Amino acid sequence: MFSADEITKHGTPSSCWLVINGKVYDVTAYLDLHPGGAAILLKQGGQDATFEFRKIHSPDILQFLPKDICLGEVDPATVASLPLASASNADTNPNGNPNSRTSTTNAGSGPPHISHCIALPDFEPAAKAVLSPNAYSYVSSSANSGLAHAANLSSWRRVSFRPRIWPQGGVARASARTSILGAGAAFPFYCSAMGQLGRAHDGGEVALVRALARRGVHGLLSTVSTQSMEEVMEAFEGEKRALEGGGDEGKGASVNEGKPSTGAGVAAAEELPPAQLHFQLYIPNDRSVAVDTIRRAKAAGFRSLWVTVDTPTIGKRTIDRRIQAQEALAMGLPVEAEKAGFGMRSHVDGGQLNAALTWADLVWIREAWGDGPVVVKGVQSAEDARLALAHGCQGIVLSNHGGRQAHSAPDALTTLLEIRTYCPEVLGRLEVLVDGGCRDGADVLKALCLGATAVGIARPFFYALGAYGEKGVERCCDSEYFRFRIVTLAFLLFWLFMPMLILRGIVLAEELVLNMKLIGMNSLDQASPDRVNAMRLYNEMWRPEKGRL
Ligand code: HEM
Ligand SMILES: Cc1cc2nc3c(=O)[nH]c(=O)nc-3n(C[C@H](O)[C@H](O)[C@H](O)COP(=O)(O)O)c2cc1C
Repeated sequence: MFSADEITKHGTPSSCWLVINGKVYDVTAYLDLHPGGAAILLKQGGQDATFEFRKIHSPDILQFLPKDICLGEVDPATVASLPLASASNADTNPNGNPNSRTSTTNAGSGPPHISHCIALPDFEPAAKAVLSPNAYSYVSSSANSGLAHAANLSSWRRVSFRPRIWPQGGVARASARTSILGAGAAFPFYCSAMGQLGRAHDGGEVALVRALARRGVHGLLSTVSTQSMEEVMEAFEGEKRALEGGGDEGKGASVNEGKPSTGAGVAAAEELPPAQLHFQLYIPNDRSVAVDTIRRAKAAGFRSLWVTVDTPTIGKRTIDRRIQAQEALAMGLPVEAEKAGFGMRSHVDGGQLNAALTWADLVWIREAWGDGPVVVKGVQSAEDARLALAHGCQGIVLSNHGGRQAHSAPDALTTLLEIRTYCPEVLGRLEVLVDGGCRDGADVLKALCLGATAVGIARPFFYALGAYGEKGVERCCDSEYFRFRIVTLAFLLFWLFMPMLILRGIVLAEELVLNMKLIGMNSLDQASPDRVNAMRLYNEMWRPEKGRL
């Protein structure tokens, strides 16, 4: 056992101890390995770092520390005198408003009023106003000079629609209902995996999934979440039960665009499918750790397992390294600042990311998961799409990890075109999800027309959560979904006779349904390649016959 007096003596690069959850860790040897940089650990040296740690990591991450660095426990008799590393000296926003995003009208230092967010890109400046530079850099950064992220953003602009008029059945009513990996889905978009949501908002992943449940939007939970998968799933299921009127009415009666719902708990006649959560897996070196994680995810009730394959190691996150170096310099640590330039090698050294995987590993991964869909996330070529099919996957995600991994990686739409051209059989037999740079519900339609099942969106949800908490996430998705499920019967009948209004909303859902109508579609079954002109992307697509040029 260690007294507080003893612990406070160890706050320097030559001896750095941290207290996390009542245990004392000697992280001196880990300083150079810590992917978040040495400076952030040194800032908490000799203190209780639990509060800051929880904003960024789940306790699961401690298993990647070398075994001998846990020294023992803090002496409970002295724990009260241990300095608490507070948000004011770590992952903190410069306004002294540490990741506190509950206020929507924070004059001067907060985000603009939520009503300013009309489109997804509006959430980024709102979040920038409240997130710490570290947290903002974590979410906004991409690999190297940012080419892959820029290509993602621009790819959607290079496909245009070919609208048709007066379709059979008209467009007074349009449904965006679909299915994702065998589960019904109210919309063909989902919130993609992001680690460390505790850096966006105190409520972390729990806050995100509650809002997704209320909006009927599927979500993908990251392995490197700040809260445990069980805790997140419990909150998600609890929210769904409340929506159905069976449980805690309080949450179900939350605010929708500033208007309280009736919270009456009456099920709709034509129920939209409830949201589902899927689990994203990074595979560590130790297979038993991976199998344990997979089994936990299965037992917790995640709908499918998505194995991320584009991350054998971490890409070069230039801006993050710059910030870590600045942070170390500001603390008078020039040696640590220089080391920050080398990036996050401990992911591999620490065994958190397995760089030795091959397609053969899918066998034990699928066995550990048992029944249910297995998806490979990060496919970037037609050849690998074909291999995923041959290895028994149920789905693939065409993704370059939001441009955060390989420099100049292909955008998902171009990979989709490659698959359409060189292995079209994949499209009928695998679910093809795409992500990267999609910032408009209308763009979701383009991917569907080209054969995708659904589109993943990541950064805007982090920004929305960061700036406005759950309300921001709801607004990102927004639709009348929530109201549609729990209104009173009389109110419901009113809506049924006003079908044009059923999917009125603000951001993704509105943009999607509105544009379905504008291009002459009343159901997603009508999404087909002749609805879009993708020639600009086709012209630049890789072709094997020209590959030697
Ligand atoms: C001592 C136990 C710790 C371990 C084993 C650990 C491990 C890691 C790992 C593996 C990562 C890579 C990203 C991820 O997988 O989530 C990471 C990133 C990071 N960690 Fe820690 N960490 C520890 C303590 C802390 C503490 C106390 C803080 C500060 C409060 C912190 C702040 C960060 C930050 C800011 C990042 C950068 C994330 C990024 O930009 O991607 N860590 N850490
Ligand atoms: C902050 C952040 C964290 C991410 N964390 C993960 C992760 O833990 N696992 C994963 O498979 N992908 C992760 N991704 C990648 C996203 O799931 C997704 O592929 C990509 O970001 C989509 O592009 P977009 O952000 O432009 O919408 C992350 C992306 C961001 C921006």
